[in-house]
Amino acid sequence: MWRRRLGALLLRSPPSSSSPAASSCQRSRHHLLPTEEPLALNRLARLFTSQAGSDGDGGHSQKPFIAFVLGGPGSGKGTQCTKIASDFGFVHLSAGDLLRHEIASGSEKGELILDIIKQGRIVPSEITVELIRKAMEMSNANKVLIDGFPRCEENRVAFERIVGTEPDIVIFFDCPEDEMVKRLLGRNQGRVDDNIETIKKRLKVFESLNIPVVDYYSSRGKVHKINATGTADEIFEAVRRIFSSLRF
Ligand SMILES: Nc1ncnc2c1ncn2[C@@H]1O[C@H](COP(=O)(O)OP(=O)(O)O)[C@@H](O)[C@H]1O
Ligand SMILES: Nc1ccn([C@@H]2O[C@H](COP(=O)(O)OP(=O)(O)O)[C@@H](O)[C@H]2O)c(=O)n1
Ligand SMILES: [Mg+2]
Repeated sequence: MWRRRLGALLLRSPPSSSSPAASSCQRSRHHLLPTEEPLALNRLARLFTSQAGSDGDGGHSQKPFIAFVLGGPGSGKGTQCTKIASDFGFVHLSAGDLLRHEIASGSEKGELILDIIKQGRIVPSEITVELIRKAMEMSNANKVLIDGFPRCEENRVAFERIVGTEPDIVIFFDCPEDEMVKRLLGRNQGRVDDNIETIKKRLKVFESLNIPVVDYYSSRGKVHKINATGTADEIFEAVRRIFSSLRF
């Protein structure tokens, strides 16, 4: 089963040591949190061991269908994911929501995440991937939307290494900057990063770090680019055409 392959991959992962203080995508080389990585490895090693030979555990024995949903801040990822989840039976996992949930838990890790989000920077990949991996595991879904991830090359590589798989498709919402800024300033959800100063930083991070990820998946023929201007319903018509043509 795919989780067994995942366990095997993890058991081959090399150990590492470096500081948790800096955000991985802003650094030039890969880094792993010294305490996080062995923890993740141990947990997954256990998973690997306990599930060997137990396909009848009620869980999905096949790799879930995974769609990464990308686009600049305010491009409408969350809005469209809600519609896709409801019409096509996907579980919607928002990387940003998982990180905000960790902040709300009051954990020490949450303090680090809050600091990075306030600056519009990218949280160390191992933290985000571990939250996504756990959420995927808990949902036990066979169709998953991963919204707002991967935000940078390191996110992408960490997902492939830790979860042990690649997305089946990548949806990219293409939206002009002025429209994204207008939407974010009107979002009104009390977010610490929806202010003009942080929005400018997020847009820069999007251009320099997230667009290369979209380009990477484009070169592998996985990207469906959608014009994200117009009403949410108009955009969803284009989204619907893509999802209706898929065979999950
Ligand atoms: N097509 C649209 N036209 C106008 N406003 C939109 C549209 N889609 C979403 N919004 C609004 O813009 C804001 C950002 O949308 P959201 O889905 O949270 O984007 P993202 O997850 O990409 O940041 C929200 O307030 C949302 O209600
Ligand atoms: N993969 C991710 C996703 C979000 N984040 C952080 O969380 C913030 C909010 O992400 P989000 O996806 O909720 O934001 P929107 O694009 O939906 O506005 C980002 O600006 C990053 O600081 C991250 O570090 N890594
Ligand atoms: Mg969002």
